[in-house]
Amino acid sequence: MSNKPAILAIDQGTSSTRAILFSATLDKLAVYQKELTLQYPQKGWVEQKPEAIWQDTLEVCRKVLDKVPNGASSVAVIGITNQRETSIIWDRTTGKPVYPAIVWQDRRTTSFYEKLKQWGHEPLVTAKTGLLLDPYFSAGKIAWILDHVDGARNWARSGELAFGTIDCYLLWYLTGGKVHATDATNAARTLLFNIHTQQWDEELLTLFGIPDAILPQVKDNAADFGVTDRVLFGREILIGGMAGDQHAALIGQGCIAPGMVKSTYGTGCFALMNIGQEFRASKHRLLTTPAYRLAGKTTYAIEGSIFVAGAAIQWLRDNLEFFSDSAMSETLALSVPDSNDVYFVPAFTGLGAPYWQSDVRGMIYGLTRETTKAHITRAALEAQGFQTRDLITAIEGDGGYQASVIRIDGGLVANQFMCQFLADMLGRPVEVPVITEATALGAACLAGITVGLFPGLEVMQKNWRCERIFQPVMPEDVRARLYTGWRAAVEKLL
Ligand SMILES: Nc1ncnc2c1ncn2[C@@H]1O[C@H](COP(=O)(O)OP(=O)(O)O)[C@@H](O)[C@H]1O
Ligand SMILES: O=P(O)(O)OC[C@H](O)CO
Repeated sequence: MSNKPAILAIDQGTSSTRAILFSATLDKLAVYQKELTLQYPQKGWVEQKPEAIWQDTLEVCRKVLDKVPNGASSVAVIGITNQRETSIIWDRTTGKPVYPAIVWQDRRTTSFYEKLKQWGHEPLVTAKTGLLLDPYFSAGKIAWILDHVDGARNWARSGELAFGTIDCYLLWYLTGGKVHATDATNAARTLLFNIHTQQWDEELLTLFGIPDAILPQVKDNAADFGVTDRVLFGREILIGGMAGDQHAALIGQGCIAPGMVKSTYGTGCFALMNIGQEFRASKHRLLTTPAYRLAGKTTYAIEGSIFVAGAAIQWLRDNLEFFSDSAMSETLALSVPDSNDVYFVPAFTGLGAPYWQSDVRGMIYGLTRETTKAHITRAALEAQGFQTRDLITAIEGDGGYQASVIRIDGGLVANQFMCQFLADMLGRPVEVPVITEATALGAACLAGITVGLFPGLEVMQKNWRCERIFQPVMPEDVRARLYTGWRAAVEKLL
C-alpha cells in the first residue's frame, strides 16, 4: 500500500456511472464516467439493464485506477453512492437478475398505490417510513416483479432470491456474492423500513406482500460492508461507506447542521434540509428521511423530490434534437432575453413534491408563432428554478428551520444560466462548491471515517470550499410575475 492512501468513490446515477478517486484530504485526484441508458418498454415504464449497471461500474473503477500511478494498491477504502429506489431482484445462486431494474421514475404501479390510498393505508405508512404512497418507492416495484415473473414469489419465500437497491446489488457483485447488505438511507426509500425502529417492518411487509427472506441486512452509513473479490482489482479492498446519492450529497456539501440545505440537479432534483436528530413529519407532503446514520444514531432530513431536472435537457437533446450536447442549452437559453411566456412543466413521469400526482404528464404551455427552440430550452432551464422555489417554500413552510444556506451541485450546475435563474427565483444566494460531485465526495467521506482517515462528518464542514455564490439580481416584480405564470401553468396541468 502506498503511504498516501486514496479513497475510491463509486457514484452510480440514473444517467451515468462515475468513479472518482479522492486523496486522504478529500481532494479530487481522478474521475472516469460513462453514460447509462434507460429503456422505456411501455408508456410510463422505465427500466435499466442490471448487467450494464454492474459492467459500467467495474469499467469506470478500473479506468479511474489506471489513471493514478499506484492503481488499486493506493486505495484504502471504497465508498458507494447510488440512484435510490431503483429495484433489482436476483437469484442468490447465479447472481442473475430475474427482471430488469425497475427505475425510480417508473409509473407502472400507479393503480396499485391508488388502491392502497383508497383503502386508507397512507397515514400508517407515512408514520412508519416518513414517505408517501407513490410509485417512486421500491415496495411496489418489488411486488410487481414477484407477481409478474413466473415462480418468483415462491423462490422469494424460500430464500432463493435477493432484493436490493443499486448500492446493495453492486455490493453483492463487488464482494463476489458474499455480502447482501444495504445502508439505512437506501433501506429507508423502500416503504418497508421503519425509520423509528431502524428495522424492516413486519406490518409493512405484510401490507405489500413481500417476504422478509429477500431483504438485505441494514447497516450504518459508515460501516464494514465487506471486501472486494480479489479478482476484480487484484487485491481485496474494504468497502467502508454507503449512502443514497441525495444523502451522500448532503454530507459532501457539508450540510451537517440543522437548517442547512443542499439541492442536487442530476437526472432529477432533490432538495434536502438537515433537521437534526429529532424526527419531524412534514405538513406539506414532503418526505422525512434519514440524512445519515452513524454509530446507530440517526440524523434526519426533510426532502423535496422533483422527478425531472437534467432529464428535461437530455430530452431536448435526444428526442427533439435541439442540440447535440447538454452544455449547449446554456448558449441557446441566453440567445433570447426571456422565455416569451413559455412554461415547461417537465412532469414526464408525474409530478413529485409538493404535488405528488403520479398520473399527470409533462406540458409546454404558452406556445405562439414566435416561439423558438431557444424559448423552449430557456423554459426547461427556468423550470428548475420554479420547481426549487416550490420545494424551498414547502420545506420552510413546514415550520421547522429556515434555510441557513442553499448549496447546489450535480451535472446541471455547470449551467450558469440555470444557477443564476435559481438564485433569482429563490430571491437569495445559492452556493456552488469547488467539487460539484458532492455525491461522490459524501460517499468518500463516509468510507474514510470507517478506516479512521477522518474522525467524523465535521471534516466536510471544514473542507467544504465555495467556488461561486450566485446572488439574486432579478427585479422583484419580474420575479413575482414569472412565478405566478409557473403556478398558473401547473394549475392547468393539475
Ligand atoms: N451544462 C449543462 N447544462 C444543462 N444540463 C446539463 C449540463 N451538463 C449536464 N447536464 C445534465 O445533467 C444531467 C447529468 O447530471 P448527473 O449529476 O451526472 O446525473 P445523474 O447523477 O442522475 O446520473 C444530465 O441530465 C445532463 O443533461
Ligand atoms: O440520478 P439522480 O442523481 O437524479 O438521483 C436519483 C435519485 O436518487 C432518485 O431518488
